[in-house]
Amino acid sequence: MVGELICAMMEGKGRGVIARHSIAASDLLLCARPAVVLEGPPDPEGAPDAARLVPALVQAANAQDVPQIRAALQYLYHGTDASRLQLPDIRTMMNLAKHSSSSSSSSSLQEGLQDSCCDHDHSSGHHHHHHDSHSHSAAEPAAADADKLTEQQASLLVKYNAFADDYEDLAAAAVRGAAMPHSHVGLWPQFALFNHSCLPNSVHYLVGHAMVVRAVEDVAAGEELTVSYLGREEFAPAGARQAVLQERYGFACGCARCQLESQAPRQLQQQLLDTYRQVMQDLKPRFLEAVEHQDQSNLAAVQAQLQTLEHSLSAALQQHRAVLSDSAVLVLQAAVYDLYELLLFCEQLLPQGNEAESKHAALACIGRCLAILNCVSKGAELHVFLASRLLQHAVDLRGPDSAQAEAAAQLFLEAHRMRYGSQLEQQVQLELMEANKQAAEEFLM
Ligand SMILES: C[S@@+](CC[C@H](N)C(=O)[O-])C[C@H]1O[C@@H](n2cnc3c(N)ncnc32)[C@H](O)[C@@H]1O
Repeated sequence: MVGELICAMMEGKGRGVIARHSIAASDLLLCARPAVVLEGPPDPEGAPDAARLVPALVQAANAQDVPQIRAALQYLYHGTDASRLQLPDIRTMMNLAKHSSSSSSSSSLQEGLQDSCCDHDHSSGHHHHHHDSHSHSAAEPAAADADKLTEQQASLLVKYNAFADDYEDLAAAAVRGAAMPHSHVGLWPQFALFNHSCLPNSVHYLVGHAMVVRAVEDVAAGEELTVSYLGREEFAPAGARQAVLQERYGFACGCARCQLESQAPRQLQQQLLDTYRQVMQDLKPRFLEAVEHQDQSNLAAVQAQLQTLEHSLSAALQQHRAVLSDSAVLVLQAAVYDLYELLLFCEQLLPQGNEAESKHAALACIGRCLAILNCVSKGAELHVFLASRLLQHAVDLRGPDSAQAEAAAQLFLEAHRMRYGSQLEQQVQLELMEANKQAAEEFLM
């Protein structure tokens, strides 16, 4: 870990990571290499099954020649290892790129685990969310075999701690000249200590096989650092998010965003849920089908229904404006982000009115999506992509020297800074921004 993070017991959550000193938004928190990682084809459907990690993990944990991994996994499982957990300290993105392996099969952490500057509170450490009859305290005699990670323990570790992603950071991959954006599943023992929030104050992503975690908010000393365990499901109402988290990780989320939603007027909560269901179960599939068949009239019908839903939600939000802050409105809108995103895609595919009018409308749609992401998903790839798209549209519509283009450029820089920090060399920064612009064109509709 980079900087001074403390691992401590968090009420009702097991262990978690807290800031020893205050941390500024965009500060690097962690650059960690995996205990085990498997790569799959870039196709999201093709991501390797997490179950395949179990034998790899057992092997890595029990290998005599890599005591660091063994210690890290023992710590993660039992939380009782009295020795200091060895943590990586790889300070820059560029170092990382050089260190990261591009091999296509499983890779173990063989080197580079030094320079710990993370102080773990072992006195209160214990394994958290599962029951294990084999667990033993550090005080027990450590017979060599008792230390071994069993298949059963490894599968619990994988269930609650594995991380999978469709691909590594696309722009970073392009800048370091990586051939293809593979999908990944792996276990990063230090990253696995971070708890979840639906309104996280940190963002995480892969550069090669390295897990990068960066703060996206200012964090006071003693405050917990959180990441989002949700992918696209983060854009759902609280109940739907909680069901996923309960099912996958076995906990009931009570984060600030979940609380805010549960305190919103009942009627509004219900409307968000109904809107979410209609968009996800009916309108989104119909939208995708219309796009696939280039069926303009069905696309127009979907667009009209999306607009009706949007108008009525916006009227409801307006009605409760007195009790909702600006950011509360954005947090609530995040529950139906797909509605706003589909409206944006429709606007781009089916421009209404003359060219200037439709460009205006598209610009407004992007601005609305971006405001939501800037509130709940700071520093996420989608945030950077949309900011890049906004800049492109603003330049296109108003000219490169316009106040709008200037404002959009600031938003893009800010999103970029949240994801990659403010200490990049200028050349790298420019290359990353350009790569993100291109990736945005490819990956955003
Ligand atoms: C990757 S681990 C995080 C570290 C974990 N707390 C520990 O002590 O090892 C994931 C597990 O942490 C717990 N957890 C994470 N976020 C939580 C939250 N917001 N509320 C309650 N429990 C949480 C759940 O038990 C979950 O299965």
